[in-house]
Amino acid sequence: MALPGDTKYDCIVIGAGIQGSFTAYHLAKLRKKTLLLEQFPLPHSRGSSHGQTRIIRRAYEEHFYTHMMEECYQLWTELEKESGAQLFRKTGLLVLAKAGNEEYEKVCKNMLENQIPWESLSPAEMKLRYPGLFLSPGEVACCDINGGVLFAEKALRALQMLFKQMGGIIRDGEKVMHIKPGPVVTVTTTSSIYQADGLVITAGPWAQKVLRPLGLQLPLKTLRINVCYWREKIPGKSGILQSLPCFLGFNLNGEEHEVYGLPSQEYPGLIKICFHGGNEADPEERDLKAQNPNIQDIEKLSSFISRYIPGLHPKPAVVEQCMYTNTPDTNFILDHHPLHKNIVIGAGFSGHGFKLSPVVGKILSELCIGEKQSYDLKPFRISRFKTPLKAAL
Ligand SMILES: Cc1cc2nc3c(=O)[nH]c(=O)nc-3n(C[C@H](O)[C@H](O)[C@H](O)COP(=O)(O)OP(=O)(O)OC[C@H]3O[C@@H](n4cnc5c(N)ncnc54)[C@H](O)[C@@H]3O)c2cc1C
Ligand SMILES: O=C(O)[C@@H]1CCCC=N1
Repeated sequence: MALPGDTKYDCIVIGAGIQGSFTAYHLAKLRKKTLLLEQFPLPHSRGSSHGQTRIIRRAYEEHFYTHMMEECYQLWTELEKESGAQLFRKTGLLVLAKAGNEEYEKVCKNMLENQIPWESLSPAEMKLRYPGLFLSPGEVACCDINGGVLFAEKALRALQMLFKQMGGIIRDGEKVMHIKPGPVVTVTTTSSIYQADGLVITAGPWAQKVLRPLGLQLPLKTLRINVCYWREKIPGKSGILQSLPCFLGFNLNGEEHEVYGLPSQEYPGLIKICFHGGNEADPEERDLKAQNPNIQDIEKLSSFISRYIPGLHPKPAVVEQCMYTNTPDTNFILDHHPLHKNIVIGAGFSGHGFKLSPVVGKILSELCIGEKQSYDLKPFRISRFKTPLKAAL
């Protein structure tokens, strides 16, 4: 095992998911000597950033996310140029809801106020554009015109490649076992010891496990998400495979949780439609069957599909797993450790962090090197929770 002091970095980032990889990329751009540590050999599918696709949209209830998305779109385009890879496909993002739904109204108001290109769609327009998708009377639809799909796996690969090209070091298959805070932080992994002036922790669903020994107990819940792919009953018949863009459904079919979908990409002939929620699970035990699950997500999805997209077979053809790490208000945590200012935390991305990762990485890199913040971080501070510090401290 290497001894402390063998290699000293400006910054160490723990976790090579999309948030850690974007943070490391920004730090390397700022010419900081940066080490990115990952517990699994890369690429892996045990966290939250794997898979081919994610939704990108400006259609948010909160102004601050819509505002952050302006720079995110620019940075995604920059990453496409630097890597030479196509990372975005514009499909539009349909938002579907019961008329009068509060979230839907807020999303429309936000897009209107921020001059986001969007349109409200009448039942007749919906029928014409999206045959195979059946809304009921009293249900409404609008479209965030520049919404679409991000190619997630390709984005991760591009970032990590560019990070290395800029002199960044990635050590994968090395789990962080211990962090010793101080003016210089010492990080011990399963095979080495490293030191740095600043540390960023972006450990996804493992955040609690990494932060607890540092005396920090954040109100995070880790959820197992079933990622479901659906086949047409009669191939080519419904037209849904050719026409359906990304969509987000609020409060449809009597559901409090959202249902969302993306066009066919991962598996030819299959469409990804998922429930924006899941049952609590430890990331280490994700593959065990949930005991007494609270949410019957797949049954709810089957019922949604039978009612709204009846051209699809109501049983999923493929089911995969992914993890959400939710905060109580579903806003992210982007902050310093309350006691150790050179330790920075990015956590609680609550199932909607991928599209925002270019700006999240920028914010975390600024926090790590003590640069002036580009964004108001009030919605993301740890102090919004009541008891973040363990009594032991
Ligand atoms: C099914 C699903 C659909 C989603 N859809 C969307 C969407 O459409 N649009 C959108 O914007 N967002 C979406 N999201 C959310 C988005 O994917 C996540 O917010 C994002 O991937 C979180 O990234 P992360 O880097 O925080 O976590 P992760 O990707 O989990 O990365 C954390 C990394 O830290 C590593 N790590 C943990 N502990 C240690 C340790 N001790 N030592 C070393 N390494 C460690 C882990 O192995 C992991 O690689 C979705 C998420 C899921 C699960
Ligand atoms: O973040 C997003 O856009 C998506 C849609 C809703 C569920 C999860 N992520």
